[in-house]
Amino acid sequence: MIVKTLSNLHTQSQSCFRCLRAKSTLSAVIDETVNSGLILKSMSTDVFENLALEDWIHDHVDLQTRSILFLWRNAPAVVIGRHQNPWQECNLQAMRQKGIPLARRRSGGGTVFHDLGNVNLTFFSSKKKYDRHRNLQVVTSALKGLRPDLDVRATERFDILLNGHHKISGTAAKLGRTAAYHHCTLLCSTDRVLLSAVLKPTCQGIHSNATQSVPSPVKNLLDEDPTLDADTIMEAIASQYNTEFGFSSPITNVDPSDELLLPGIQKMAHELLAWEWIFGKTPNFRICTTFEMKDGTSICNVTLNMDIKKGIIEYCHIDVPSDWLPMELSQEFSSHLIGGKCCPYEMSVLAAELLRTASRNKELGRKMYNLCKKVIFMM
Ligand SMILES: Nc1ncnc2c1ncn2[C@@H]1O[C@H](COP(=O)(O)OC(=O)CCCC[C@@H]2CCSS2)[C@@H](O)[C@H]1O
Repeated sequence: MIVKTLSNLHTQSQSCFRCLRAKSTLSAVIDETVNSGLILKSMSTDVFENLALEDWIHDHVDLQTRSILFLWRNAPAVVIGRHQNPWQECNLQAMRQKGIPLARRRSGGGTVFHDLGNVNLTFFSSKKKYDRHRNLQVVTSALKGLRPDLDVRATERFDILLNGHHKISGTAAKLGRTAAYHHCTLLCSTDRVLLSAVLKPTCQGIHSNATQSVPSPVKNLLDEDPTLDADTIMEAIASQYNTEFGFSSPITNVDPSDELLLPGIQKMAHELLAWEWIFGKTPNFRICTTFEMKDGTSICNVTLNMDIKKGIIEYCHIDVPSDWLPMELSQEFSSHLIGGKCCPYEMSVLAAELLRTASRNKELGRKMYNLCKKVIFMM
C-alpha cells in the first residue's frame, strides 16, 4: 500500500493521481503543506461522506497557512442549504420513490440536485484569503482554457452562466471564525429531467422564514460541447488552481470513509444522516392548506393547519365538515398527530394506531383511512 506524505506528493507531476492511505492522519500529512496548496479528490460518491469530509477539513486542518481545493461528485442526491425547508424545496415523495437521498449542508443558500454529471468544488482557505470571485475565475478560466469559444461568466450572485442565460454553477459558503470555504457545483452532464422533477415542491400552503431557493434555467456543459467530459474538466480546474495561486499540487485521491486517515469522520457522516439534522433543523413553519376529499359521490373541502417546530408537529387542526366526518373523529386524528415527527413513516404508525382503535362503521373507516393517507402524503 502506497503511503505518501505531502512532500513526496509535491514531487509528482501535475497529472499524477495519488491515494492517501492511513499511516498518519490526513491532518499530519497536511501539516507538511504549510504555505502551499493541496488538491484532494474524493473516492466516494456518497453525499454524506463527502459533506463530512468538508466538515472534517474545516474543523481539523489549520487553514491559516494553507489552501485546499476539494473535488467531489455524488450519486443522485438533493442538497438543501442550512436554513431551508425541505418540504418547501423538493418533491420528497418522488425522491423516496426513486431512492434519492436528501442532505442538509452546513452552508447557506438554495437547493441543488447532484448526480455523477455534476462536479462539486470546495475552496478552503483562511477567512482573510476567502475570495469567491477569484475561485470562480479559476473555474471559468479552466473552461476557457479547454474550449476558448465557451461563453462562461460569473455573475454578481456568484452563479456561473453559460451564454449569459443558463446557469451551470451555483455557489454557497461557510465562514468560520478564522477559516472559510466556498463550494460550488458545475453541471457537466446532469440528468436535467430528474433535476426538475425532484426540485418541484409538492406541499402546498407552507408559511416560513426559511431561505428560499432562486430557480434558474440550467444547462449542462456537455450539451454545449459533447466532446468535454467531467474528468477532463476537473483536471483543468485543478491545473488552473495551481496556476492562479502559485501552487504545484497534484490531485490526491482520498477515501472519506477512512477513519484511520480521518479520525472522527464517521461520526460526522452519521450526524449529517440523522433525521434531526436533515429535517429537524428546518426553521419553524406553518402549513395552512385546503384540499378536497371524495367518497363515492360525496365531496368535501378539508382545511389543515399545522405548526411544525424542529420538524415536530406542535399544533394540528384538521377541519372537516361534520356532515362528512363526525367532528370527534377529525379531532381525534388531529390530536393523535401532535408531538409526532413530520415524517410519513412515523405518521403512518400513528395513523395505523388510530385506525385500529377508533370504533366506527365501514364508511367512516374508509373516510378516515383516506384522510390519513392524504395528510401523510404531504409529508
Ligand atoms: N447542480 C446544480 N448546479 C447549478 N444549478 C443548479 C443545480 N441544481 C439545481 N440548480 C438550479 O439552481 C437553483 C437554486 O439556486 P440557488 O441560487 O437558490 O442555490 C444554489 O445555487 C446553491 C448552490 C449550492 C452549492 C453547493 C456546492 C456543494 S454542496 S451544494 C435551482 O432551483 C435550480 O434551478
